[in-house]
Amino acid sequence: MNTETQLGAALTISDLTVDYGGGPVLHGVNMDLVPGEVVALLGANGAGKTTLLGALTGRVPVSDGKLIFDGTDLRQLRTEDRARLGLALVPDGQSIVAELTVEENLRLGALWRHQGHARERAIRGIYEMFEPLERRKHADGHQLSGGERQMLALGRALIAEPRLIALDEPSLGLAPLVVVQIMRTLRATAKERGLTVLLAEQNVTGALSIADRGIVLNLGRVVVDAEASTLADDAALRHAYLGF
Ligand SMILES: Nc1ncnc2c1ncn2[C@@H]1O[C@H](COP(=O)(O)OP(=O)(O)OP(=O)(O)O)[C@@H](O)[C@H]1O
Repeated sequence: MNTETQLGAALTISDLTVDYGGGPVLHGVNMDLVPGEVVALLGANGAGKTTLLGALTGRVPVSDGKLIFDGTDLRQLRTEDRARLGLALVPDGQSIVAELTVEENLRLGALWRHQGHARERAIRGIYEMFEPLERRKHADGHQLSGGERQMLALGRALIAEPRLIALDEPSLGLAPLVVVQIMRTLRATAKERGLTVLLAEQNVTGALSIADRGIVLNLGRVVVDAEASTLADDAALRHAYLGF
């Protein structure tokens, strides 16, 4: 892994509106992420978290608004070009290639970022981050446990050294101990590299335990934007917007 500290990207989302055809599902959403910040994106099923991440990466068409990634207007760019700028998405469902081994998946993730020895070093860096992956490096993707698959999906995104990583429910279906391990590694890596993180989660407690800030979406609108500790400690706020 490149040991140089990288600068995370800033992201400004202004008046973002998305309409799949049946009326808006995001209604003029605004948020600002500063470089190196870990932000939890929270909200009930259907609040619009996946839609927002899709708009960011270009998988979902935007009806209106601006998406500015370190001064660049993302809406002008195709998904691949957004990735080249340093925007990575780890989608819900753990996007790995099931027919390839763990190591082949990592090699694929590193393809255009690292060559030769640097690629091998980068792969070793991921194994240091997620030890279970090294033990399973010759196993095919479809032989992995849910936790190992999630580690691989995250490792595959991180190996390309993104400047902002967006994750869609990385804890979904995983055992609590694995969630803790993945969340801690994510926070440590983000802070070590200065990586900006946008973490969409239903697991509010897990997400707030590693986030600097929490943003709550409700029916396509931002209803809370607060420090993670404030959101975690304020029972009335939690009860009103997060249902517990
Ligand atoms: N491809 C689509 N076509 C039409 N409507 C969609 C599409 N994808 C999502 N929606 C609608 O947009 C709204 C927001 O959905 P979205 O998946 O973004 O929410 P979410 O917060 O990620 O929820 P979950 O936690 O359940 O994944 C929902 O009402 C959903 O039904």
